[in-house]
Amino acid sequence: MLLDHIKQSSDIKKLKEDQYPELAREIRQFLIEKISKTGGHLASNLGVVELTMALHLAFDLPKDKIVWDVGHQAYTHKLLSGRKAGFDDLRQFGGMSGFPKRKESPYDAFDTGHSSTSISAGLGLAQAREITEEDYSVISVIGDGALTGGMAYEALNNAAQIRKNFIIVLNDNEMSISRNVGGMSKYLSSVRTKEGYAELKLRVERTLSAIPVIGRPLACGLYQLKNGIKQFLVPGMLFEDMGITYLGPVDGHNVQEMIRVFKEAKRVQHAVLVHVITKKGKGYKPAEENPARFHGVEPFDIKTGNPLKKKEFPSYTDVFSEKICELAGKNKRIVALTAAMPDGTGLTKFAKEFPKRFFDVGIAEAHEVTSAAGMAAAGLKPVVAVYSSFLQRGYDQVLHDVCIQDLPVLFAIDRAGLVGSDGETHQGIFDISFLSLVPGMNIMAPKNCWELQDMLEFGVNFDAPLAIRYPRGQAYRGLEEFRTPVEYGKAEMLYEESEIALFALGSMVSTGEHVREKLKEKGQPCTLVNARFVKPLDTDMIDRLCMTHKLIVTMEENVLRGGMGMYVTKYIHEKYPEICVIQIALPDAYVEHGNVSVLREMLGINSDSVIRRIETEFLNEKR
Ligand SMILES: Cc1ncc(C[n+]2csc(CCOP(=O)(O)OP(=O)(O)O)c2C)c(N)n1
Ligand SMILES: CC(=O)[C@@H](O)[C@H](O)COP(=O)(O)O
Ligand SMILES: [Mg+2]
Repeated sequence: MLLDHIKQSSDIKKLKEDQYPELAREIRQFLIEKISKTGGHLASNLGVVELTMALHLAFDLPKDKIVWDVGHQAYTHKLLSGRKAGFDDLRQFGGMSGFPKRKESPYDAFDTGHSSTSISAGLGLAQAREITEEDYSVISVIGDGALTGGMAYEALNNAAQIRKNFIIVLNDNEMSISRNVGGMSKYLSSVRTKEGYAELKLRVERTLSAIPVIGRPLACGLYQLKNGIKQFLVPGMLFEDMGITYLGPVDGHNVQEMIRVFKEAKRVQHAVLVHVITKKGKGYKPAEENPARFHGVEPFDIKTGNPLKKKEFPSYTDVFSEKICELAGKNKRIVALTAAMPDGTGLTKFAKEFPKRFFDVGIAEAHEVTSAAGMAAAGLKPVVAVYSSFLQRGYDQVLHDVCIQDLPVLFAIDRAGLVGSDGETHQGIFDISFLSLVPGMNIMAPKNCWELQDMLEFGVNFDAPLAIRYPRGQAYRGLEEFRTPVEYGKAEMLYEESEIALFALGSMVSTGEHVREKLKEKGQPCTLVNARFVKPLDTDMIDRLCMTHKLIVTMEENVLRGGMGMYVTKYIHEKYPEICVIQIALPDAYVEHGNVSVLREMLGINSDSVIRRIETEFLNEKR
């Protein structure tokens, strides 16, 4: 195996050119085998095998710095930089991350996870290089999907000013997670069909230079005339007009051709964009045929491409998907927006049933929120379906565009809580904190699948900003017998006892149920309340609990700071100083990748951890 001999980036340079196809084949086989066991981002990685090889061949890593946009496509980069063994525990707790991590390797120049940051970060590295007087190349690799994000345009605008080499590689596979959308995507497809300017220029220059005496001056003259000529010949004129040299389109599966263009790109003394065309999922038929499904996969059978585990019950996303369609069937004012995640957020069905009321805005959460605000201002009922961690991108828009105007936008916040194997960048553990301090925002979380349906029904009829947060994965199907109507600002009493009360939110209600059962087995009864609302808090319910209990335990899957527990504790401490409060929440830290149940245990929010704290901080004290 050629791959076995690659322990560091420079090792690939020892191969002969005719060995490149064999190495690419081995890498693909390796990735398919490993990801079929661990899960991970397969299709994007299969698409960039040759591109990554060409980068490692053309540049001097880790001295030169590559910034991978999103970072989900950096597996070949990890392989070529000595991290082959890490693929056995890819994205498992304590194992190798699925994204670039500076802490993991000197070959990872910048951490990513969220989209469209690579040009900004790369430009930062390039500008720092001038000040620190170092000598390295900076290469930002951005996908066509990531190029729909606002930050990328801010960075391109800024990059046009740099007077030193800065290379942007645009990896264009016509796909975001789903098919890419929007004007830039349309523009790129028109560019894709043209002959590469680099090729054309080289060919014309070579031909002219071969003519004795007049050839060279003619070639130079042509160079000076190039702007005029380019208007007709050059694809990528949009970038050229901005002041960014465009090279391409280049076949992203031809290593030698890419190396040649990268060498040319290195000579440009300002920003240069190399447009590389790749095929998402290349080399594995099921992924080529269905790149969206193989974008991020659970373990699967290599032969068929089918998942190893059958889905038993619907996820919260599925519940949202069905219910929002049912509601939209009854109310024509309901519109739905996604920032390039129709599958992930469950809006694919909505898009099919109500194509005119569905908006995929590209990877542009900030714009998603403000355009929803515009729709609300015009009398519609927009539903912004978004992952918790990606809503961080639209924070000012939530405050400035939605809440100040008190516009009735409904935020359906998926992946709220721990998400697992994507790690730090994707854990949805901050939304309660950042949303709760925005005046006018209302926040709810359902305890089970039926309550999500009821909350959505409540939400589409609610005339102010409202966020409903729910976690990744299977929707809880317990506590079916508790289905009291959703009332604004009101919690739901599930089991009423005395002394100890659990005040739990969303996913933590089922944990509370287990805590209650286990305490009961130990002879300690306890009350369980489904908080339902974080904002406004049901202070009547808290007053009621404080009358008859000595300990209130708040439970949520959000960081402690700014979370529900903090508001409840403040209320209780001011009004009932004699009542003990234990706050079960996540620490003031970033949570790494790993299986969710492992993380919950490690972070002290699973039922055993809650019981331990109740025993040590209350029951033992009492005894
Ligand atoms: C801010 C943000 N929103 C959404 C996502 C989810 N996401 C991850 S990859 C991706 C598609 C990226 O497409 P592209 O850059 O073209 O890369 P490809 O997968 O095609 O290689 C999306 C939407 C994200 N990571 N960050
Ligand atoms: C890289 C990225 O941001 C997405 O692909 C993300 O990993 C999707 O997560 P889900 O698997 O939870 O949809
Ligand atoms: Mg793409």
